[in-house]
Amino acid sequence: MSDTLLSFRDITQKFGASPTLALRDVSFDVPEGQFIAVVGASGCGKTTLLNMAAGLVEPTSGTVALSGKAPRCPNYDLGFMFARDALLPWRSAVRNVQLPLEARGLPRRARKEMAERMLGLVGLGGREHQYPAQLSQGMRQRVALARTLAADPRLLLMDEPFAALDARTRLHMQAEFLRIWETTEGTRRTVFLVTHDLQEAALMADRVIVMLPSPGRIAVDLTVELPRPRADVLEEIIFTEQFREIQAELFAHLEGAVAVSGKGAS
Ligand SMILES: Nc1ncnc2c1ncn2[C@@H]1O[C@H](COP(=O)(O)OP(=O)(O)OP(=O)(O)O)[C@@H](O)[C@H]1O
Repeated sequence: MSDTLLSFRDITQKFGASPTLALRDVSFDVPEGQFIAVVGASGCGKTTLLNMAAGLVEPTSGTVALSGKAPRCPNYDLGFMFARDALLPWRSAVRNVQLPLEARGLPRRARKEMAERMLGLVGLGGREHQYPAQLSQGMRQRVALARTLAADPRLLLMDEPFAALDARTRLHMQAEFLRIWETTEGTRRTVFLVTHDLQEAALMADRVIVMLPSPGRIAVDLTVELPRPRADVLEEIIFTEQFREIQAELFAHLEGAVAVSGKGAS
């Protein structure tokens, strides 16, 4: 297996004066090039882990390491994608995609060419000069995806990136993302996906961690044994016996999470 890119060691996270134990004794390593998904009930600490990887939250105890060092912010090795597209409304699609390339100081012509190429890859060729308000939610999310991928980050942090889309568009976007990610030349970029959607986690990731809440901790860490590339067969995979079994196993742990938190609350 490749080298570890991101590592969480014995992480405990407390928030507030009468502390919420957001995470307790969480440890896992993410090898370079792996697509890892973290799923779990609301409040189990998924976003806190993501924020730690971005250097936005320092753990109360334990260590987080990115390429062997404490993550810092800002870090141009990181890319982000969230449920809301966060495009700048006053910039056209192509100029939104150029944003991270400007931050890196890429020359104007190279920026424009790269941005146009990425928009083509996400199926938005011909819409380069439209503004976010002229695009549908799904198209705006494609622009955000093009912008994230144009920066070619070493680690891609995704927090519910497709949650605001309808089921059909979501599946299209998942396939589109995988089509680009799976065909990356050389080592694939490392992806850390946080999602509530169990199907999304199992369909897209190499590995799924299910977390339990109160306190946030790992219930199961499962390797998804589905072959790649998957991009063109997502709709078929969903109906296979193998996929149903993977989902059932993950769901059993999520159910455990609900039972545990329900018990604690009563
Ligand atoms: N800055 C903060 N201050 C106080 N409490 C916080 C802070 N950030 C997170 N928490 C608490 O820590 C716990 C974990 O939050 P986190 O957002 O990581 O969970 P999550 O699994 O991502 O939830 P969701 O799926 O609902 O987004 C929650 O109880 C939350 O209220």
